[in-house]
Amino acid sequence: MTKPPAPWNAPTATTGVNATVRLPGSKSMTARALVLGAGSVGPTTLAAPLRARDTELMAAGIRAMGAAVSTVDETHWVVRPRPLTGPATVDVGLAGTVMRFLPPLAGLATGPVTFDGDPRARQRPLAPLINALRALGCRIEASSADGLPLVVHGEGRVRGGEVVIDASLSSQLVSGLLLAAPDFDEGLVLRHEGPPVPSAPHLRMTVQMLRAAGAAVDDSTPNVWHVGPGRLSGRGWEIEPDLSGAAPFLAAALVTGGSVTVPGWPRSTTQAGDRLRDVLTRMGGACALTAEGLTVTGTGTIHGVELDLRDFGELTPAIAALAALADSPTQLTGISHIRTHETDRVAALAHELTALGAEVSEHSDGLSIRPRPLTGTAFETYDDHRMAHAAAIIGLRVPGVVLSDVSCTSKTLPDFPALWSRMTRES
Ligand SMILES: O=C(O)C1=C[C@@H](OP(=O)(O)O)[C@@H](O)[C@H](O)C1
Ligand SMILES: C=C(OP(=O)(O)O)C(=O)O
Repeated sequence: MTKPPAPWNAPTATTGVNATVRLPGSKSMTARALVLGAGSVGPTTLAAPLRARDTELMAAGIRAMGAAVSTVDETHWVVRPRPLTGPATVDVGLAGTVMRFLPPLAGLATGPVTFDGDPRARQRPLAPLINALRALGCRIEASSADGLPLVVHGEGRVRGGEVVIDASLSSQLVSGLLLAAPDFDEGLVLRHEGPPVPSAPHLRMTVQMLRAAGAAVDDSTPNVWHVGPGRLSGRGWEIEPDLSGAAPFLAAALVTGGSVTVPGWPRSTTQAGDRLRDVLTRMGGACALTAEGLTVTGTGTIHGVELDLRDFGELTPAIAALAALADSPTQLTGISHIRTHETDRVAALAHELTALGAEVSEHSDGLSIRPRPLTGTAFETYDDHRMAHAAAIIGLRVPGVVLSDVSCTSKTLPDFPALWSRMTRES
């Protein structure tokens, strides 16, 4: 599904925003709950799931392989597992979660399952996962580049056992294998060898949700995950609000010297977005976690920071946008892997922030951002929801920021433009 581009004039805030923004469920938790549900005995329910392009594609993918997934009720999805079968076709769109979490599940199906997605999805790393699945006993036909499109010829079972992977380009390569591993005959001993695996909180989420569904997981040795074979049980999941999706809204409090509350912010979570509390405090905001949720209050003055973002790379575009509006320079490191996200985010941010007037140096694994007076101009969003968020953040203070396309935000938030405009109008 390719939508025509929807250019969008980012609204400017004339006063401090003062808003409560209720966000839908976590993309990462919704994706995992769907995949675990398809591999469990008995039904699984998801309360307050995320209904957005990535999670709709995940639901459609496991449905195509035979599971019954009801998404009719917005607030309550139900997965009823059935034997997984091909032939089936899965559209991964541009979702890293779908392209890395479903091929291992397809290995357990009987029959061929074909995977393909948006043009950019064909460029996102998949070879380490394909090679690991082959070593574990799956037959996979892939294009010469060992990425999408590919066909997994499932034989109803996967031997499993020990395998080594280089997951330095994406934690999802590990998560995908772990989520299907309880159904492998011998379970899985997965060892990472290579530069550090990014996104540690996402791996903790995978392990925590697997255990909650009944899996025996040992992650006590760094870079080694052991999943015992055994049946998982369907269960109810309360999906937390998407804390990474909260980034642009909370950033708005800092940019405008206002106050934004996100209700339902969990006291304890594995979501990477929880790191926002520390980051936004260091950048000049005040964060209060109360029974009402998380409230971030800004003064309108933003401070530059030095941050290693390896564990929470998906927050980079919002943080870089704030950095361009700060009163001192920022150094962001640890993010070479985000060059393989929806777009090369390091290059894209360097290009777009420079076009607005910031002084930006691009490094292999990060960005140096020296704030300068900015002037509104066209902002390319590169089909990347979080690039669109970055543009919207800057547009609050800089008139004339025009996004090339805002429809890409539907990847993780169906009505971003409406929520954003309402936030600026509420003030
Ligand atoms: O497992 C997940 O749900 C995710 C893991 C991370 O991927 P990478 O490790 O590829 O950055 C993150 O950036 C992505 O948005 C979601
Ligand atoms: C990197 C991201 O997504 P994906 O799950 O497609 O990797 C993201 O949402 O920032």
